[in-house]
Amino acid sequence: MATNGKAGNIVWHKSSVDKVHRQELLQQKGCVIWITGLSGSGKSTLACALCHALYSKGKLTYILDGDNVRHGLNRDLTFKAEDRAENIRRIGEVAKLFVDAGVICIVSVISPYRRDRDACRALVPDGDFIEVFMDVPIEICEARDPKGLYKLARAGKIKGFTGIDDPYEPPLNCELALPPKGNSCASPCEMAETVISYLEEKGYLHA
Ligand SMILES: Nc1ncnc2c1ncn2[C@@H]1O[C@H](COP(=O)(O)OS(=O)(=O)O)[C@@H](OP(=O)(O)O)[C@H]1O
Ligand SMILES: Nc1ncnc2c1ncn2[C@@H]1O[C@H](COP(=O)(O)OP(=O)(O)O)[C@@H](O)[C@H]1O
Repeated sequence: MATNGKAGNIVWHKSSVDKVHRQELLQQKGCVIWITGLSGSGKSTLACALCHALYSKGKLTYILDGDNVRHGLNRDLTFKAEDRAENIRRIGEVAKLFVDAGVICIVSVISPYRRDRDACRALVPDGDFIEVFMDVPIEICEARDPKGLYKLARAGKIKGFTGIDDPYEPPLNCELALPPKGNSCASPCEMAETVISYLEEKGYLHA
């Protein structure tokens, strides 16, 4: 009898319809596109552009966006380090379920700690975790400041804001990094196409 986590006497229940069948049905392979970067780096924008471009190609995606997941599943979590870690752990586990469902799961979360991202990578089969780094300098993110949060953080009205008084650890070995060219970034559509080319090359857009 297997045990798991804190509960004992837990046995995995298999279904006759499995991931291979679902992927065949969807004509794609399940994977996680994990978009990490500072607030304002363009994570959500890329997630939406990618979702739209893949939808146009008949591919099923689902976005797990940090802001949105914090409205529900993770509404009990703050931005202190252990809560950010728990936020990422739960999102990683949900993403794992989407991969098993055969869905292309697009995650757009700051996920500032390397260890937490690597733990999510380890949850899914090799190759299925595609880490995309929005390599945008804080100066650009701060100049954008669409929600006015950098301004509040600089004024000391938000404590522990990523990049200001809380750390961001950039990836060391990500699958894709998207830095700006000079002073401007590629358009969201161009970035989405870069990710889609990667998916094509690795065979994720076919069963
Ligand atoms: N202290 C602090 N630090 C960073 N971000 C903050 C903070 N407080 C609120 N916000 C807003 O929350 C959004 C980030 O949520 P995430 O779940 O992606 O963050 S984390 O991965 O748990 O670090 C983030 O959204 P994005 O701007 O889309 O990244 C912010 O709008
Ligand atoms: N490729 C891009 N080029 C220029 N501006 C962008 C780009 N991507 C996003 N933006 C703008 O930057 C701001 C932050 O984008 P957003 O996707 O909300 O970032 P994040 O989810 O990382 O906080 C928004 O005002 C958005 O319109």
